[in-house]
Amino acid sequence: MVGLSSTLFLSHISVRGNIGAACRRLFTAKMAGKYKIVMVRHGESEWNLKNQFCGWFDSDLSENGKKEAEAAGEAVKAAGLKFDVAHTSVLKRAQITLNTILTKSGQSDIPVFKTWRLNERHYGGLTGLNKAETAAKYGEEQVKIWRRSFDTPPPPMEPGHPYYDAIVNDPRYANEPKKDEFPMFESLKLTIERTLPYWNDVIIPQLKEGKTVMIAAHGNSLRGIVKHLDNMSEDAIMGLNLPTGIPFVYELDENFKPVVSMKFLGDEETVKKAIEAVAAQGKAK
Ligand SMILES: O=C(O)[C@@H](CO)OP(=O)(O)O
Repeated sequence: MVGLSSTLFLSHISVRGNIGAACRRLFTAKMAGKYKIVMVRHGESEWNLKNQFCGWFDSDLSENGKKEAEAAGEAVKAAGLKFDVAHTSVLKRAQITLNTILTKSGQSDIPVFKTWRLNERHYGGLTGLNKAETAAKYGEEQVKIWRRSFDTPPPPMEPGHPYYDAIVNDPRYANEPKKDEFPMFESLKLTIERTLPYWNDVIIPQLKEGKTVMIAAHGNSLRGIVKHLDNMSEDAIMGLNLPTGIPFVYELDENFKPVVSMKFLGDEETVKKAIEAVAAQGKAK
């Protein structure tokens, strides 16, 4: 497990480019957090492998993604992490990752909550398009804005889009989200607006009860939570890419401010390479 050593301190600077936050982490690392939460982005999906915008499409894990989920479970076990409760989205790539982690680490009997509020950000009209081909067509800069900007949304998913019916009429959404809050596209800002109420109303009360919480979700729903916890600027969040299948730990003080922030259960070089690979998915080739 990567510890909060001076080497990780350096990796935080290079990976996240947030020197102030990294200093705060270094100086507060010795304080034990009052609350502990572990998060993981699902293992690589079949659509990650094909480099397609996925969003609310319910892609399976790839063979590599299943292995990543198993390795994540081993890492959780090796770190001796025990959870009282877990949360995931209604999408199977996150649910299978969570089940694999809980089974591998011998804690498959804990309560699991599933919510659309932890779903991946809805990629609108981009859903199903190849990211490299989209970059070749619209330019890498535009694709970076669509993928990583705070408040520029992708184009909407119109009726007639190849995945419109599969998503809008999916029975898992029969009760929620309500018709008027069912997204046809989401920026990161909009994603945070539907994820944060769940964080505040469901997860924080469980932490207050003394529960250790696990969340298995998605690149952008987790970027929203991380932005909130680390109080990252709109610029800083543009530079944050989350690797698939590598759990990370937060410890929070009594005010829910991080005293340990994004401590990955993986060696530094592997984490760095995995993060760079995600960033590179938006290159034209
Ligand atoms: O396609 C998606 O839904 C997401 C995550 O896989 O991709 P990106 O990293 O481009 O936001």
